Parts: sequence; structure tokens; C-alpha cells
Amino acid sequence: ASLYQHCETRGRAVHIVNLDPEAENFDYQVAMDIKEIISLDEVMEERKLGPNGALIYCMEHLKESLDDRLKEELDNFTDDDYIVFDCPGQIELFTYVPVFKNFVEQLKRKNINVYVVCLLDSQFMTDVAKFMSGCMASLSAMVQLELPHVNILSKMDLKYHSLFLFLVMDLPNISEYVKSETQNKERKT
Ligand SMILES: Nc1nc2c(ncn2[C@@H]2O[C@H](COP(=O)(O)OP(=O)(O)OP(=O)(O)O)[C@@H](O)[C@H]2O)c(=O)[nH]1
Repeated sequence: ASLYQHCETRGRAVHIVNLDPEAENFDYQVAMDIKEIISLDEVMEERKLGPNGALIYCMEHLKESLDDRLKEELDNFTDDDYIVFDCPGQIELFTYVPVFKNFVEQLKRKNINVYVVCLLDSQFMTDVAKFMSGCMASLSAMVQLELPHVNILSKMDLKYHSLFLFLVMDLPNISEYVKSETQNKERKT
């Protein structure tokens, strides 16, 4: 919503594409919504899948399901327009399931310049285990997608007191935090 408002204020044409079949409420105008193309509930029922399996199924079929709609919409956009693909946050989609890697290739073939903005909740900065998992998640997306990539800490208004501990981090520092914050007898490795 903030990104949309920012673009509006700066006079940039922006179109938001919702790729999360579970997202329901939007504080901004949505140009395209995956829910118009594929229904998570129907996939769960027809394929006898749980919510996570059904989401991955929807994403795996993104390429075919979105292609025609995207082609129609792109005809209405100019070369200077921005399109924001708001992706679901499930970690599988950016680690071992190559759906977004394939989707990015599809966009590149349409001559669209693609960039990644990876939002990480500031609560990932509250202890060393969360910090490490957040870094690994972002790194995995960077390695898998191979695109210009910006990592952004979101929900900074929550003002966690530990936030600044993790802003400058190197291996010796991480090692110290792991030692001080865990009881594990194996931690010396
Ligand atoms: N405090 C605070 N809460 C926020 C902010 N942005 C979103 N939220 C709240 O966080 C909750 C989850 O929202 P998001 O993290 O935006 O949800 P999402 O991006 O669809 O989640 P993903 O599944 O990861 O894509 C909602 O209750 C939002 O109202 C923020 O800047 N500050």
C-alpha cells in the first residue's frame, strides 16, 4: 500500500498484480488478481491437497494461467509503467520450488526488466536464530532468482529493542550471539 501511494505521489504509473491466492483485503487498486484465474479452495478440493500443497500447485500453474491475462493487460501499459507482482510469502517458493525462477524467465522473454524487492519483517531481528533464518531466506531468493535484488526490513514501526544489534553483523559477531543465546552443547562447531 505504501509503495502504491509513493508511486501515485511521484506520478509513476504502477499496476499491482496479486499473486497470492489467499490475499483478500487490499488498500490499493489491484490491476490483476490470481484469484480471478485460479481458486485455492477448488484446487484443495479437486486435488485433495492441504493449503500449502494447493498454493504450490497454483504457483506451478502460474505460467500457463497468467500468460493470456498478462498479454491482454500489457497491451494497455506503456514502456515506463511499473508492474508490482506481490508474491505469497511461503518460503518454499523461493528455496527449492523453481516457480518464480520460471516466471521471471517468462517476464524477461516479454522484454520486461525484472527486479526483486524482498521484504523481511523486522521481527527477524529479534534473536540470532530468526536473524540467521531471515538472512538464509533472502540469500536463497537472491541465488535462485539471479536478479538485481533489494532486501528491505519492513514493519519498522514495531521498534524491537534488539534491532540495532543485528544491523552490522559479521561471522565472529554471529558466533558470539549463538554462544550467548543458546544452550546447545554442540555450539562450538
Ligand atoms: N506494525 C505493522 N504492521 C504491519 C505493517 N505492514 C503490514 N502490517 C500488518 O502485518 C500483517 C500481515 O501483513 P503483511 O506482512 O503485509 O502480509 P503479507 O505481505 O500478505 O504476507 P505474506 O504472506 O508474507 O506475503 C497484517 O495484519 C498487516 O496489517 C507495518 O508496516 N507495521
